Amino acid sequence: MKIMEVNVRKLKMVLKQPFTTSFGTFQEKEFLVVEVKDEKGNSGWGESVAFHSPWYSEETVETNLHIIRDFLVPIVLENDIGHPEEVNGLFAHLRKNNMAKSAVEGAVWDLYAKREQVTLARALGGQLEKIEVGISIGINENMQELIETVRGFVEEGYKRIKVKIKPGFDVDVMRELRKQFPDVPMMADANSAYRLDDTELLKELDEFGLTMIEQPLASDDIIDHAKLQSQLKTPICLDESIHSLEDTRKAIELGSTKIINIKIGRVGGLTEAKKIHDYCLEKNIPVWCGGMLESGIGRAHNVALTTLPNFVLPGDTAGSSRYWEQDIILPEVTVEDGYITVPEGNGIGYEVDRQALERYTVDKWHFSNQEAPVQ
Ligand SMILES: O=C(O)CCC(=O)C1=CC=C[C@@H](O)[C@@H]1C(=O)O
Ligand SMILES: [Mg+2]
Repeated sequence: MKIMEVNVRKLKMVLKQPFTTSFGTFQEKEFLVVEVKDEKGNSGWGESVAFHSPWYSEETVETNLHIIRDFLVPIVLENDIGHPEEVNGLFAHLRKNNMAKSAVEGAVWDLYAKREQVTLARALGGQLEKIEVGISIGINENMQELIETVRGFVEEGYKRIKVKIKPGFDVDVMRELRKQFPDVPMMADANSAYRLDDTELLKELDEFGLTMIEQPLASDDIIDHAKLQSQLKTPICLDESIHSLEDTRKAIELGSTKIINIKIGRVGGLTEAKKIHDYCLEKNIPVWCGGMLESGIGRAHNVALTTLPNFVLPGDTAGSSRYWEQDIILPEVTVEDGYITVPEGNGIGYEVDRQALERYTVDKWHFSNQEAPVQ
């Protein structure tokens, strides 16, 4: 597969409602979209999940732009790629920068699937024709509003409710939610807001039968998570601590986690995500697909990955309308009674709405074989 062109676009899309985590509140999302084109004019699409600021990880839109433009684009333009699984190896000498790598590698996977005339799901080895999904709700300190928000999503059929917690907004909130919704599968995402000293407090969450507590401790830790897990009945799920198959192996061996939230961008792309999935299947560790407030392109990649057999827990891939007045794909991702039907079209299976794409584009860069910057 010879990639003839790479187009990188910076988009800005306003979120339908602000998204609050223990780090802060977002009203709009700035992110990069990568398009790779072959000699036949096929386009493969990828999306970077890096945010404008380094609050989730050290990567940002601007660091991604630098790495993609100055390192990754020349590599994909200069190499004849037989299979997208080779891209990881081509990028291996470049340290970290997983979200930048994932945006380009994902576009190559989409292009490959289109050339092979298969869905991205099939190209990854997925079998499911529809996937179960949950919903992630940002922090809302108004308890009545939070209850109504949860009720709305439960009535829409979402298969699991994820609530964000932080010190001072945890046990009482989960007690009230469990009282209101005694049978709904529910989990708490702490985004590293706690310390090992909070063990006794976190043990109080055990009474609520949560499916998991996500990333309670430091974003680069697996040692203290192992100590905490030995004290908790509720399974710990790691998100920010896991960047690779190696991190996964070590965390499982240490007993730091019983569930893994796989985010394609965080682990460097679909190939590594698949390796983590396969390893967790072998070790009986269930996985689910996390979200990063993606547009429809990133959402489509999440849907395809979630068709793999060990994605046995509902992920955070909600419908487009949860986030966007108008998404950049046609049709938009929709959720019916907690399920997303896997698209049957080749590659990501959704068309990119080029008018909407251009409307949200605030900057763009074009690269082709003739113009690839010389290293
Ligand atoms: O995309 C979604 O709907 C889920 C987003 C979400 O829950 C998160 C995105 C990024 C960081 C966190 O706030 C949280 C997570 O950790 O999964
Ligand atoms: Mg998380």
